[in-house]
Order: sequence, then C-alpha cells, then structure tokens
Amino acid sequence: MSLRIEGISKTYANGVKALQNLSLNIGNNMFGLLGPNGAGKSTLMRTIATLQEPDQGAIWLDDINVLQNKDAVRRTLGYLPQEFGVYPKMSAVDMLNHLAVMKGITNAGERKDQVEALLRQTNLWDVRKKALSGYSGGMKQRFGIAQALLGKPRLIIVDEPTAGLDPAERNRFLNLLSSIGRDTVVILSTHIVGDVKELCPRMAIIAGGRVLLEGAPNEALSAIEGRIYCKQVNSQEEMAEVEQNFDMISTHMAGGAHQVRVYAETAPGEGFVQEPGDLEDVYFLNLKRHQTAKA
Ligand SMILES: Nc1ncnc2c1ncn2[C@@H]1O[C@H](COP(=O)(O)OP(=O)(O)OP(=O)(O)O)[C@@H](O)[C@H]1O
Repeated sequence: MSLRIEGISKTYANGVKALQNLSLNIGNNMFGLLGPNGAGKSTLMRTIATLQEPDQGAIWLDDINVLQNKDAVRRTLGYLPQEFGVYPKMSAVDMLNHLAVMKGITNAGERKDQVEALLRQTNLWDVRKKALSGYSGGMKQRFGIAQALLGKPRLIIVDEPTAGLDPAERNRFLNLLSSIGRDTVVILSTHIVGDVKELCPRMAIIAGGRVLLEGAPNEALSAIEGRIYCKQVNSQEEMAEVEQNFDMISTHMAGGAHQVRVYAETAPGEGFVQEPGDLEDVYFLNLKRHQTAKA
C-alpha cells in the first residue's frame, strides 16, 4: 500500500499558510513526520484522514483518490488524533464495542474477537471494565491505538501520541506501534526526534508547511557523518563567539556545563571534539537552515 501526497496547500481564514505545496511519498511501514509546533503536521494529518479539505493538491491511497472518495478511505483508516476528546465514564470494553459497531463490524462474534485481541495487544485487558475517564495518560493513548486498529485498517495515522507520556509509558506505546503489521501504512506525526529514531525506516521533516527533508534516517545521518563537533563553553561571551563564527546546531547542559554542537566541513579548531552525528543534529540543522532562508 502507498500514500502519495501531491502539492497540498492550505491557508486558514486568518491567513496562516499551514501547508504550502507539500508533496510526500509514503510506503508501507512506519513513516515519521517530524516538525516543530505549528509546522502543519496536524493540518496534514486531518487532511489525509478526510476531516478537512485542502485548497489545492491531491492525495492517492494506491488508486483511491482520497479527497474524492472519502468513504472508501474511512473504511480502511485508523486515526488517533492529537486531541482524542472527552473520555466517558464508559469502560474500555464497552466503548470499543460501540466504536466497532460504528466502524461497521456488525458480526457479534467477529466484534468480540477483535475487541478482545486489541485489549490484549494494548495491555488493557486487566483494566477493560474500568471507566475510561479514570485511565492514566498512557492508558488513554493505548486505548486510542486500540480504537484506531479496529476494523484492521491499512492506513493508520497517529498524531503526536507520546507527548506527555512518562518514559516507561512512552516505551510501552512505541513498542505497541512497532507491533503493527508491516503491510500497513503508519504515519507517526511527532515533534519528538527519539520517536522517529527508534521506529521509523523513513521520515520527513516539515516546517512552515513545507518538506525540508525526506528519506531514511540512516541516509540523513550519513550526510552529516564526521561533521559534528562539540565543545564545552564556560561563559556567555564564549557561547556568542561560537554562535558567530560557526554553524551552531544546539546547546546542551552536561554535568552543569554548557556544551555546544556545531556543524563543520573541516575541524573547527581548539577545544572542539568530533562526535557521532545524531538525528537531533539533522533535525536542528534543517530547522536552522529553514529559519535562515526565511530571514
Ligand atoms: N483552524 C485553524 N485556524 C487558523 N489557524 C490554524 C488552524 N489550525 C491550525 N492553524 C495554524 O496553522 C499552523 C499549522 O498548525 P498545525 O496544528 O497543523 O501544526 P502542527 O505541526 O500540528 O503543530 P502543533 O504541534 O502545535 O499541533 C499553525 O500556525 C496554527 O496556528
């Protein structure tokens, strides 16, 4: 299965250009859509999920014209939106049953089997009779995935699912996502680089409604290999000097001291130590280039 996004643009009534002629090719397996707040991720996710119209462009799911055959897409879509809405006093098992009927799983036996399998897969079996309103953040997100997987969708969209989860729950959630079949298109929208690093064989970085980079994380890392340098700086003046003279990517605190990371084609000089590149470097570098180009 493949999803082709061709030249999608969206300008909101207030003039914000959320998507600007954006094109992407997304195949089976997990695709990471990485971008800062306001990049246009949710707008794109809602558009693919047929909940919102773009001003221009086309989307194809294999040979289905998504914008013109919304019902066909909805039948094969699983969607976990950024805001999943109010969690009712209903139990997980009752709510899943209800949603399964809404999704057209009318055969009672099949529905029971699917609901049970999903509750087990998302590790919610033991709490299936508890009211959803009493679930923790991580449990709610796992329930969100369970409902998205109802009806065995071939296109799954999850919008910023790990924001606000503690490390153990985030881990559990990412493991769950990685267990989704490889013959499914899964789009994971996130501003957390680690989510993409851990799960996605392909990714895109978007900002300002445009694609800044598309490809495999490994290829992106190869492109910066041997060009990342780190240095400890001990004063604001030193930091300003590095910022002025080098292509600074980011600053981190390590052991109470500031470490700066820079991108350099050749060794930048005294005090700098070469470091292996990280996907965060790729991300920050692309965002920086985007900001500079805009200025
Ligand atoms: N309904 C709307 N009306 C007007 N502007 C909007 C609307 N929805 C989103 N925007 C604006 O469009 C831009 C893209 O927003 P979007 O929510 O798609 O980005 P995002 O990458 O998902 O960001 P976030 O992580 O903050 O949700 C932002 O500037 C946002 O303020």
